[in-house]
Amino acid sequence: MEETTSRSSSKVVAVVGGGLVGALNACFFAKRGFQVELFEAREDIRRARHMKGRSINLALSHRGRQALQHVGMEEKIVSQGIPMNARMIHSPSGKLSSIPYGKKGQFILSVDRANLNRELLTEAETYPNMQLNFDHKLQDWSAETGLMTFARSDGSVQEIQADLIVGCDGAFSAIRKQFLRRSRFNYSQTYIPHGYMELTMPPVHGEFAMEPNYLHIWPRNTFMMIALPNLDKTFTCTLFMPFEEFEKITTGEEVMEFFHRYFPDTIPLIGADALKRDYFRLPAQAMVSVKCSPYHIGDKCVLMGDAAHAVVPFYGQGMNAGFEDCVVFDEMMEQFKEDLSVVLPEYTRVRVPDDHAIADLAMYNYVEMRAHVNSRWFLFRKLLDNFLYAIMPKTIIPLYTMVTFTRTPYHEAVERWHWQNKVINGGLLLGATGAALGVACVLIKILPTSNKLAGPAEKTVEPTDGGRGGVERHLPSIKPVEAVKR
Ligand SMILES: Cc1cc2nc3c(=O)[nH]c(=O)nc-3n(C[C@H](O)[C@H](O)[C@H](O)COP(=O)(O)OP(=O)(O)OC[C@H]3O[C@@H](n4cnc5c(N)ncnc54)[C@H](O)[C@@H]3O)c2cc1C
Ligand SMILES: COc1ccc2c(c1)CN(c1nc(C(=O)N(C)c3cc(Cl)c(F)cc3C(=O)O)c(Cl)s1)C2
Repeated sequence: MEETTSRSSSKVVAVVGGGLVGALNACFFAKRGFQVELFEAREDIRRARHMKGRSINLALSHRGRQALQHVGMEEKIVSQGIPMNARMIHSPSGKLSSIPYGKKGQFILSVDRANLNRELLTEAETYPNMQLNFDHKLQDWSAETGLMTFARSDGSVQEIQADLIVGCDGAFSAIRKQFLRRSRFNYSQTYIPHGYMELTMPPVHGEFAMEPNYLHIWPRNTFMMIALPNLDKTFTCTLFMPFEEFEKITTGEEVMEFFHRYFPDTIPLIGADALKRDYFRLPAQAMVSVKCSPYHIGDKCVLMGDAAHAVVPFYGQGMNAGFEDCVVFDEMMEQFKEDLSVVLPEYTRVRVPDDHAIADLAMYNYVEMRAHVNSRWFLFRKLLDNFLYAIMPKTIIPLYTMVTFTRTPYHEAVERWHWQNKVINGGLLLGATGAALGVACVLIKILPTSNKLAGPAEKTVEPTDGGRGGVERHLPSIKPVEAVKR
């Protein structure tokens, strides 16, 4: 447990939502000395056996690690994660190609969601100024009075007052409902046509079935699967596919046909029987993207995590962005001496552009991956990124590097990416032009030329290709033009 400061012990902060962001945020506020009341609709997951309906593991990267470091949790969480140094691309033929995430020592971590949530709740509980309230589902609250109404599973209702309400209650936030009733509150949500389903790849003879320190990817344009390793030597495979495709597969045989066609190398590793069984265990889950602004109401309430910005998972940044929300808010609390009337509007001003940028990036990557990313293209793009980064490390930084391995504000990373694309495209254009000119000069030198002025631009050149009709038959003959007599 960290030391708390004494400045804010009089004020009560209610954190609504005890998921990943709420549990971490409770630590941030408790560390500052606030009296923190965390309210979570579910039972204490440390007593529940299994959390259904969420991704089982997640990729933790720099932004999330920095947040954990602020509350002294980074080492513990990293020690319980599995480093993924590179992507392993699986081609349809089963060919494997690995692409490192960055320089040596640059890796992301596969962490177990439920374990991370448990560890954060346990850390929160170590603060003497912390109260965890499970089985408290927020029904309503007032922005004017700060009064919240919670329903309990026994049917009772509890009313609680707070000086600051922090909405960390996820993509379908009840706290955000009040925002929707207010003028000038912007809100958008998009469900994508793809769903996801998780399948487990068991160990083989007690060992990982595939190389463990990789994020395994099977990019198949419309379909994609990825696999992240777990400490129990299983892999959690996440299959992404349009719901209409999921719905077409209704029998075990159809599951096998599908996997034989798109992911043949995974069949012996997941197991045919397990595939046919697990495919029908849970329905495919939906993915929603939520953007809103402002994130605050007066000096009374602020939204963080998925409650403020749910993103599609195609950058592995949702939790990392939510964790970074906590750091940014805390840095502002320090900067403005916990004056909430200044911190809350400043938090909206700074954080909305960044969270909207990562939401757009994740959606862009989804569209990209779905449109034309197969294993060859994915390999080419990542190798090109890494090559350009290696030869011009200060000029060309891959977008995923800025997103995953730095705390470059997301919107600045996007701006730089656009600028870099202009440089690269400009460079490629210049290169192509130079190459064309070079070819032209060579052709001028080697092609036979007549001594009269150029005839019509087009001139059929006698076939030199043995009559195969090669392209050279219609090359325009480029003739030196006689200098104009003055
Ligand atoms: C398939 C998939 C893969 C993902 N992979 C990654 C990844 O690799 N890396 C990454 O960074 N992110 C990833 N994410 C995103 C990540 O899961 C979310 O961004 C993260 O869980 C958000 O945390 P949160 O605490 O804001 O919301 P949640 O995790 O949704 O927690 C909200 C909490 O609030 C509680 N709650 C809800 N309503 C109420 C109420 N009315 N009263 C009280 N409590 C309430 C809920 O019970 C829950 O505990 C992935 C998401 C998906 C779907
Ligand atoms: C548990 O469920 C999930 C679901 C999706 C993801 C994760 C965990 C973790 N994800 C990460 N994505 C990046 C990334 O930057 N990009 C561009 C990628 C984007 C996609 Cl879709 C991909 F397949 C590989 C990369 C890659 O580069 O490896 C990381 Cl870096 S980690 C996506």
